[in-house]
Amino acid sequence: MGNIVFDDSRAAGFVSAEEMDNMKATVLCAKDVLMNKTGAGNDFLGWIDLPVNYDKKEFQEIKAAAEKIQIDSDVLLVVGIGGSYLGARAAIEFLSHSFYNVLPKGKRKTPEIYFVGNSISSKYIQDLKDVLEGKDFSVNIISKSGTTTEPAIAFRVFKDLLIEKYGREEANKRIYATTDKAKGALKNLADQEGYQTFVVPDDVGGRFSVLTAVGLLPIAVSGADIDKLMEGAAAAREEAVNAPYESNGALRYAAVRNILLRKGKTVEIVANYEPSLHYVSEWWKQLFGESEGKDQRGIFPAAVDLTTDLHSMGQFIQDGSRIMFETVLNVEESPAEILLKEEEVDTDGMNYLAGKSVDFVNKSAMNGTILAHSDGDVPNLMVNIPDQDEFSLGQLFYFFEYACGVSGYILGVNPFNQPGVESYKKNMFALLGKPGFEKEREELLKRL
Ligand SMILES: O=P(O)(O)OC[C@H]1O[C@H](O)[C@H](O)[C@@H](O)[C@@H]1O
Repeated sequence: MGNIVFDDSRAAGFVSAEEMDNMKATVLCAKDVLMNKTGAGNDFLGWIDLPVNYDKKEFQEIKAAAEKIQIDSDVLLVVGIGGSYLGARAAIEFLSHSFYNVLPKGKRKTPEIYFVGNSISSKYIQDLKDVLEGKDFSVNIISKSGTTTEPAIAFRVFKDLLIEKYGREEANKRIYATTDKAKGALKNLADQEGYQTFVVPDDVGGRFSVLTAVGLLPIAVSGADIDKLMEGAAAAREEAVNAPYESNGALRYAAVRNILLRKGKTVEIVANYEPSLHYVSEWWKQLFGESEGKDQRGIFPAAVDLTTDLHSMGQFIQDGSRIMFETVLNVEESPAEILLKEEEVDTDGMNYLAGKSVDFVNKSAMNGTILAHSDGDVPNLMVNIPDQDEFSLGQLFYFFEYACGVSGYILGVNPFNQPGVESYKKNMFALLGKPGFEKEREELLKRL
């Protein structure tokens, strides 16, 4: 089990060793603010110690619930949005078979897993109902507030479907609610109906909650090893909290991205070369976007899947406005080896690759791209991920969370709130005619 390694050496042409040294005092100060809990948003720092100080009893209950779902369900529906969605999806897609849900029975021993409540699409909901026909299913509704529109709507639909199929009593045994420990609409409903509940701790915000029941229950249902995930996170915590600046990946990442921002690099593109990292990038986008994008500041977090997007976005990255830097997620050891064969007639001109592995081609594309983008004035950072497994992913989650907390404090914002997301909700509630929004509704209708 190796450690993930942050490598800023390829950005040397853009950020000098001296600049990194000069940033040290600022970074250590931001780290102190985080660790001493003296900064803005300091009531949301429960994630810092989670990997070494989590509720062991609940952890066992998560495993037991996951086993029950594995036994009595062909399908698990995971209902949630934002931080109550992306971590679980990121982990399941990174750790599972690329075609997990459509593997024939026998090849996959755990339930199909579908995510819903992350949009307001009628078609998506309808199509998912079709998938459930004739299948036993359970629902994990995840919402810290318990009042978010998207998951609440989807939950209504699938709760009804469960009741229709199993009757109320059995349906209630197939609903698992992950929410606030004491308050909120979902907690009240869960208590009333007797759903098994899991806790989103008060001091852990949604986008930092993947290592709580929010992420752990769905991840455990997929068959992934949640102990290893926590162990990985604990290893990353050890480095982040204790390693000196010079060899502390999370601190150096926080430093270098703030230096680059001050040089006008206002966009960070996370680039992966494995499709199964797509949702890790989506999770990362929420983590940094909601944490840093406020007070008219921040780096815009973007993501590309490569080599796919080299054939679409590649042109812009190489040659468009020079506003970006790139952070490459590099899975060092592919879990699969496919060797290319020689063909009798070399029609496509690929025979020169005979005997080479597909991963060698992928890595060559990656290394070539890093050099090309650097030559095109796009500073490149790298996160090397030794294996595509739970231990590495736990490290990766924690590495980014810690770097995000430090980076947000360097930027001078509160990294742990998200006041901006309320504006669209207010308008949507007014247009929907929600009681209490009458005045706003009148104003808005005039503008439409
Ligand atoms: O878990 P919930 O309360 O349903 O919230 C789900 C998500 O929606 C909100 O609008 C926030 O922007 C996110 O930070 C949050 O993760």
